[in-house]
Amino acid sequence: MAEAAKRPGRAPARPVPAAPQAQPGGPGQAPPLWRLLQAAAGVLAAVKGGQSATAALAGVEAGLRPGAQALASQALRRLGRAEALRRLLAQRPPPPHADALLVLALALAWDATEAPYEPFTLVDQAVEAAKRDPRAKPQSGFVNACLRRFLRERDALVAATEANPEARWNYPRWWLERVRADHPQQWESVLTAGRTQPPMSLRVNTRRISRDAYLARLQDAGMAARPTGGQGLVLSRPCPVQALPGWNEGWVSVQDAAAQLAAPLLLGELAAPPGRPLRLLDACAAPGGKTAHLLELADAQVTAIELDPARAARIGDTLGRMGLSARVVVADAGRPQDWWDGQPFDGILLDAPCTASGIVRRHPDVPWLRRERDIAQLAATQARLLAQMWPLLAPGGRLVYCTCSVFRAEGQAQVETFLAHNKEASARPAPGHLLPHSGDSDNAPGDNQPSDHDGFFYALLARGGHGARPA
Ligand SMILES: C[S@@+](CC[C@H](N)C(=O)[O-])C[C@H]1O[C@@H](n2cnc3c(N)ncnc32)[C@H](O)[C@@H]1O
Repeated sequence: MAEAAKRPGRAPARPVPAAPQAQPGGPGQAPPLWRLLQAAAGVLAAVKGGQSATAALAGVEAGLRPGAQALASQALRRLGRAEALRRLLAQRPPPPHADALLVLALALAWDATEAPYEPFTLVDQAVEAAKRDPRAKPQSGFVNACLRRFLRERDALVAATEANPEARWNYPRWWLERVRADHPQQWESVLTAGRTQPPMSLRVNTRRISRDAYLARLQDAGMAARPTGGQGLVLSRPCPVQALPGWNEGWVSVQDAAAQLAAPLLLGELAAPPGRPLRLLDACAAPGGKTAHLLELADAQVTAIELDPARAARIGDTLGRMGLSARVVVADAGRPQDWWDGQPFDGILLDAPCTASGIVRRHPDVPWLRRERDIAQLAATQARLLAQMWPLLAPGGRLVYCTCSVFRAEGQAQVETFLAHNKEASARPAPGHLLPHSGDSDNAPGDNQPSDHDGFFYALLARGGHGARPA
């Protein structure tokens, strides 16, 4: 990086963790770092403006996207600290584009041990990025002054932010207080796990190949992996999906280990009635990961409902690659009069829309996009959907209610309220709040449970008492 620092404006972009080298300038030529910083700052500015990082990245030039994504993700995991530092350096923030570059550089450079580039290179290139962006150019001198002061006084400035919980934990204050209230024993590990880089987890389509056989294929391809849960594998290093053996043939899907618990939980207490396959409903189905898992494990007739037409199209893509089929309907699951034929379902999966507070490690923009009031609003939607799905369940049937949230209002509290008002519903054994966990098998939740997974909530509800339809 010393070479890069001598030539401001042309520092080659060294790939940051998990970011493939981008080469928009032609074969063998890496983009200059200032261009990646501009693109990543654009993502930060979009998130601050309320747009998801995924949507913002879709607008980034393809050759810059992997590097910009890696830098933006790393910065979002350090945004609380970076904003606290910026407040010390500039009482009034500069206009949004300059501010995004300033905050991005602080987020990436404040901890030299984790910085993807030498801090002085990041500062140098952030200033270059400001000079080359007409929207930030008028403030480039200001950005330069703030960042040079930051380099000179870094230790003192960082120490001055240490008492600020947002800087210390890198979450909005309401978020960390909510996690602490909901999980008084585990709140620190929940918050810490949310700031880690998640592994790439796979689900083997055991209709096509056994997990052991697939593991051997991976090893033949030089890819290390370890088993997780019933059908899962965790790759030691992420890779493009096209590099996975049998990807086009539908041997495998990408799915977090916690999400892989839904289908076995629903099917575990269900047996097909004599003379017909199981009738299953996946009430909130896109992009179809759990729909496919249900069909991989059971010979079932699955109805997949999805409100968003663009997302519904992805269910067809998912199932098509796996060679599976379901009845996919674009509709509001909560309006069964629009799509239900009146025949009760043996099993219902309600993977309800939620705050996504359990998948922060995969979507580090989520804490910065959400507002505290979203929890109550989403909990109301979940309660409505749960109440509307319940009458569609056959007596003796099972309903899995799940969310990828760590908040109790979207999990345990939701289900307790439902059970209190539905006397024919009873709770069956289920994981409950599965808190996010990164790393090895320490503190794994139990036998055959994943050890590195996102946060999820699972409840299994039986209609008409325990074991009405034993598997
Ligand atoms: C958590 S995601 C589902 C993920 C999916 N089960 C999977 O595993 O791939 C929730 C989905 O529910 C959809 N959704 C939200 N409200 C809905 C409604 N009233 N009816 C049907 N789908 C809805 C959202 O568009 C979103 O795609």
